Amino acid sequence: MNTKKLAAERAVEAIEDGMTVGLGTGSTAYFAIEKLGQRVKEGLSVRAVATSKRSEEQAVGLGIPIVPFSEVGRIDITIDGADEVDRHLQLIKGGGGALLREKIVAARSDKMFVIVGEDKLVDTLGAFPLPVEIVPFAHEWTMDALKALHLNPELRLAEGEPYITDNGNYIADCRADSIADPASLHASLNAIPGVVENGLFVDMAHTVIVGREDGSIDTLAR
Ligand SMILES: O=C[C@H](O)[C@H](O)[C@H](O)COP(=O)(O)O
Repeated sequence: MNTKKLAAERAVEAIEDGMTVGLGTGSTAYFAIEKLGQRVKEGLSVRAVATSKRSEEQAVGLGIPIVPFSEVGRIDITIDGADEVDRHLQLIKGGGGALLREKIVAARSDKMFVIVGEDKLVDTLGAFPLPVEIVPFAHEWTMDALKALHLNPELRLAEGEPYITDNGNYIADCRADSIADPASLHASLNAIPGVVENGLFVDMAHTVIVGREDGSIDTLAR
């Protein structure tokens, strides 16, 4: 069962004519963009902003109108994946490196719909390494500051070189094991000079749509 596709296609049912839509990034958001493209071909009228270059390219290829950020007041619904979701609908995101743009878009959205397969549900966040976007300048010092928080940061690499985000930054993947207080860790991380943003999405998800192996779909809402 493709649990990602199941959740993604259910989320797209919430998109209505005339809406402004935020397009997430990743293998689950991919299915949502495909489905939205299909609905646009069938006559749905929407405009969209994207959280990554690859999602924008996918949307453009499907004929989904992408509009400049300057023309968008509020986004009605953003649909995006996640790497972990806890029972309070707090999230870890950024496994695909898009966390900064995703957070900017989510913050501007009336509703953030998170789409996941059931394997992403956890009791406590932290088994998935927490991505932290850092500036390249003096990144060794930023890594030291992350180590001081006992986060065991590892610089993300791509073909042996630092992975570069769409924003020209690096990613430090941090192993916290168990994040008891996501809001507190979020504040500590973003207080470090050199940290641009981190992958904890605290109180941002409005609805989480979960695709299950048995073909059922659960909707969790705050
Ligand atoms: O940077 C990537 C995003 O936060 C993704 O939404 C997240 O990593 C989940 O990706 P996927 O749907 O591929 O598991």
